[in-house]
Amino acid sequence: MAEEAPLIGIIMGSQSDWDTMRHAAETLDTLEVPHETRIVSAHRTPDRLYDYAKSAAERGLRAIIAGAGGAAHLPGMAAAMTRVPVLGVPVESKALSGMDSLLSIVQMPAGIPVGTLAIGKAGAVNAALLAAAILAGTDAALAGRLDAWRREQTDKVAERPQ
Ligand SMILES: Nc1c(C(=O)O)ncn1[C@@H]1O[C@H](COP(=O)(O)O)[C@@H](O)[C@H]1O
Repeated sequence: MAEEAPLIGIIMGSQSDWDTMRHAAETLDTLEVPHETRIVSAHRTPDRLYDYAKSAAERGLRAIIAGAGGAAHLPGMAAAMTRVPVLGVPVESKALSGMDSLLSIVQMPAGIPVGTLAIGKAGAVNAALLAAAILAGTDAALAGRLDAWRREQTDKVAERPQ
C-alpha cells in the first residue's frame, strides 16, 4: 500500500536533536497523523532549508514542527519562507540549558509568527498535539483519536499519591 502523503513536517537542525524531536514523531504516530522527518539547518544546509520551506505548501504540509538548539534560527527562517504554520521547539542546549534556544525562537518580530513550545521533550510532544489539534478541526476521525488520547491521559492520573 502506498504511504500517505505527509501532513506535518518535523524538521530539526541536527541529528543531535532527534532524541528530543522523536517525541513529536512518536506522538504523531500514536495519533496516526502522516508526517515526515528531516534534518534541515539554516546555518549548515541553507539551500536545503530554502527548498524545504518553499515547497512545503504545495506539497500539502499543514504545519511544520521545527526543533533547534542554541542559536536556533531554523524555526524563524522556515516561517519567513512559507505560510504553513511553524511550531518551534527549543531543544535543550548543553551550555545554557535551552534558554538560548527558547529566546532565539520565541521573540519573533511582528509579522512572521512562530508558535513557540516549551523547552525539550514536553515541547516536542505538545507541538505534535497542537499540530494534530489544528488538523482535527477538519478531520472528525482525528478529533476522535485526540479526544481518546486525552481521556487515556486523564485515566492514568491516580486520585491519591501512592
Ligand atoms: N540551531 C541550529 C541550526 C539552525 O537554527 O539552523 N542548525 C543547527 N542548530 C543547532 O545546533 C545544535 C548543535 O548541533 P550539533 O550537535 O550538530 O553540534 C543543535 O541543537 C542544532 O539544532
